[in-house]
Amino acid sequence: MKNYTSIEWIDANKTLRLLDQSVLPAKVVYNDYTSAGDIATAIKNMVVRGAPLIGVTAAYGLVVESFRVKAADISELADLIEKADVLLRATRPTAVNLFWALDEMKRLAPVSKFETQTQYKAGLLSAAQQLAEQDIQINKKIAQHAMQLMPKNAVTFIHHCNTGSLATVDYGTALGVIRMAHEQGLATTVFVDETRPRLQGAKLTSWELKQLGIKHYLIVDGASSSVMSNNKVDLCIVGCDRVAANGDVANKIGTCNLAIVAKAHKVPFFVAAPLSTIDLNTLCRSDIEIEQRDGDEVTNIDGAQIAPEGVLVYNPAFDVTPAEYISAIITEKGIVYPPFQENLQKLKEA
Ligand SMILES: CSC[C@H]1O[C@H](OP(=O)(O)O)[C@H](O)[C@@H]1O
Repeated sequence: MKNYTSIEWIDANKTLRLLDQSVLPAKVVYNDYTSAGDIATAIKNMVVRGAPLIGVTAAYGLVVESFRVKAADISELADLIEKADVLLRATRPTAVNLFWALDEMKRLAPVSKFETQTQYKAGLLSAAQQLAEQDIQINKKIAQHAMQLMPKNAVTFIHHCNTGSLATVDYGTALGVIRMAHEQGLATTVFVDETRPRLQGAKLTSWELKQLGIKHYLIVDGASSSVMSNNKVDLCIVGCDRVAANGDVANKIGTCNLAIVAKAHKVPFFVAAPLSTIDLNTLCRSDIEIEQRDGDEVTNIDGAQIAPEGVLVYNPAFDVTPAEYISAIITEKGIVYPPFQENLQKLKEA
């Protein structure tokens, strides 16, 4: 049974409680945050991670900051919130949800709507709470639409990285699809890519699936072709951090490898994507900034060095899967099939 929450607003203390994902599954630790700066550090260090979740977390970062600072008037408070906005935007470049959520906070709670600091703070809180609740409903709609893609009685997935309640406010995107298949009675099996180097699959997805009681096998990322050769895999499903206007998809490093292998084995490859992750201003893969992370993520596992001292490391945190390898993109408004350029435009305008 799922008994954890990735994010929670503690109104009594005007603090944000976050589950520390960097110590799972060994320890379940919740930390309370009182400043945008500490929340920015938590996002950058992947204490909290997952495209939709970092967006909502950043939104709450503005809220905790508004209650922390001491401003002479609403204008000074607005300036301090703007500084927090800039700080939060600088944490991670690839997931468009981070920028979308902070833009939504400006749209939903512009300082011009309020006369007093108290009203502005309440407006920011209400906006963040709205984004959080919306995220859960969006995830369930994605999963509902995905059910039409499922085989009748049993389904076997390959999944990459983590896209569950630990990557969202709750329910998950791709993992929400898997969860709903299980909840609707399909015999559900998941091959879980461990997802080097941060091991979100091994540490987080396996933990979530165990809580949900869903049968799964942990595999190394390089095993996906062997799994597809020797098992009936019905579909691959992943989340995303940014979908370009032409359907190219940025997601955790290794996703493109899986998509290419899936195509070679004629296994359908689906992307679960909230509309907030689809960015029509990003035209194609070359427009997506890929986050480069520290080499020690590759040379060390939980502090144990596994590579020679001083080895050169190339550690992009994401890759971009060209649209040609994607069977369909599942959104809360429905399933988008190729041609993605045309059909994503129609969906966003609908
Ligand atoms: C719900 S999709 C989450 C998305 O974010 C992950 O990246 P990270 O763990 O670095 O935040 C991964 O790309 C997932 O697919």
